[in-house]
Amino acid sequence: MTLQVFGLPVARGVAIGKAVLVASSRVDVAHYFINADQIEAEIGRVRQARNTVADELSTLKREMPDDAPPELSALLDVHLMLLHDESLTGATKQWIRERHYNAEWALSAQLEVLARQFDEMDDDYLRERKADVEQVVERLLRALARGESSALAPAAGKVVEDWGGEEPLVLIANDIAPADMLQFKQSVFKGFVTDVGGKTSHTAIVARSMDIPAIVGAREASRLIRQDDWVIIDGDAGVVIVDPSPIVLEEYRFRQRQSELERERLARLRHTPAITLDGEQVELLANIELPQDAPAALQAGAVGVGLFRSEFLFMNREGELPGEDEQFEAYRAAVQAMQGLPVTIRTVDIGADKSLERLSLSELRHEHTLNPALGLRAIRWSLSEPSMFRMQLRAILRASVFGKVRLLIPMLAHAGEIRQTFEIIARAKQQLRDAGTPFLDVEVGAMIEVPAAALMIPLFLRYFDFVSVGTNDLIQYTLAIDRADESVSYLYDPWHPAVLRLIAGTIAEARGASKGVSVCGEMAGDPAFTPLLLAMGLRSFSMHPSQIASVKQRILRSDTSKLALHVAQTLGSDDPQASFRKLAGDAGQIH
Ligand SMILES: C=C(OP(=O)(O)O)C(=O)O
Repeated sequence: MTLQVFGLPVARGVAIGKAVLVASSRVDVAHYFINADQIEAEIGRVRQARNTVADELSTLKREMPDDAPPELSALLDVHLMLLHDESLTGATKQWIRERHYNAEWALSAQLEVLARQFDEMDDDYLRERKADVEQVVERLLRALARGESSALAPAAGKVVEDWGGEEPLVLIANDIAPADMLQFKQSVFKGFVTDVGGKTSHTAIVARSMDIPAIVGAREASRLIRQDDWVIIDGDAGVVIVDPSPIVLEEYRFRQRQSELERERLARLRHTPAITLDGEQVELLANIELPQDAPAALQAGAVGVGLFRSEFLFMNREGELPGEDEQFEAYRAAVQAMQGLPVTIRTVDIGADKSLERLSLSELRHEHTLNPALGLRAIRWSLSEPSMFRMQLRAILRASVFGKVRLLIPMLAHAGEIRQTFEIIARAKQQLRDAGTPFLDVEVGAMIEVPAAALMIPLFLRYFDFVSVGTNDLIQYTLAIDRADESVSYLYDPWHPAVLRLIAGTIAEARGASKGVSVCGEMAGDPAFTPLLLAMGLRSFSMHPSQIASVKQRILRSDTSKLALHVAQTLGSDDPQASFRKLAGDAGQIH
């Protein structure tokens, strides 16, 4: 029976494929496809792991002290029984044979299936046996990790691109942390859905950068959708259709072809300069997470990188944070890939939904806080770790010799933070000079993402060469809405008059002071906001490479001199969206 699940659309388009459920607790397990001639070896790994665990459990049982509670021994018997049950290891082997999953993935996929069956049981006792299966799987995964690794295993947790299968796959998960999302970047998945997350959560942002249809905040999706269900992901409407009828499927296949054609058409704009009807030149920059994203930025026609989220280099690491040389290599790679175009590197903006939890960072004072979005994050964290901060600054400055580097500081709000930041930059430069390491002078900019910064913009303009408006956080902090929390996502409103006034004020003041101003939050990549931002005087937009063409199309059809006439009235309205649509729409200025 067809079922529909609703969520928040975060990346446009239509994806049709078979569901692959990835348990959130298991996303750090390696997911990759094996070749047909690897199947027997992979099954051998499962067999080997099962033998190892059977030995472990038997030894535990044998060596159990006499005074141990009898339940313990009974529990070990249950675990041994589960271990040998066909529904666990037998079915795991089937995933390997039929779907070419690696052993770890196959095991976690089968755990998903079993956990669901247990959840649906009426009997409390049986329902509780789910924990036993989980424990056995945990042991098996540990045994697999200790045993011989697969010849095909890619670098930690990476998903290989080609699985040789015919059917397209879509990823369904309860939640995927932004860091884990990275491992799916180069993957086979044609679309994805998560139960949790807001439209501008970092998971959604990484998903958008993957340029595949995606929906977050779909609440029950991972419970309602089953492994191998056929699903349609409608990334425009935010709906997942499970087990669609042939007629619905046909309709969506048609829409899929249409959006592919549209995409091809837009791709032709790549070399067209972004100039409005009244001759205003607009700069379209790219947001990237890793140096590997730079070629896509060039390919999309970006004239530089407006935001390199350097914190993604700091995530997904089991050991230490990246050292100066490793960071330098990454920044240099991005700078060289951009072939002389500017690259704006933002210093680490960790915290909130971008945590470094996998590292043991207690010594870095990044512990759980009650309200992480308001805690020790971004520049606050950097200033609390001056040697780390200087190391990152040195690495960025060193990369300046290889192209045009700009430095961007996140989440400043206080004059004291600004002064401290410049002192540390000066110290990092001095250290490089003392060591005889070459670097060039770089422009330094501030993210305007805290309302206090937007309200105090003249102060920022005195210190900084340019400012970049981070609308994702600016909206979050202005409206007191956690951007990653789907339960309040209906209040996350970029059209709110308070938000628009802060943005308009920042743009106007920066232009008045002849300082560069851009917007690098998600609003910049949403064509629905392009006319209004142009009307406010914005001439520099930074967004995911995949969004550049549609924003450019809007720019080519806009007349800024006419649009600008509506700004005052729009900002004065208590419903700016309706107001601007009416004013500019009636005048035929929004296309
Ligand atoms: C660009 C922004 O930063 P991030 O999304 O990485 O927090 C923003 O807040 O708008």
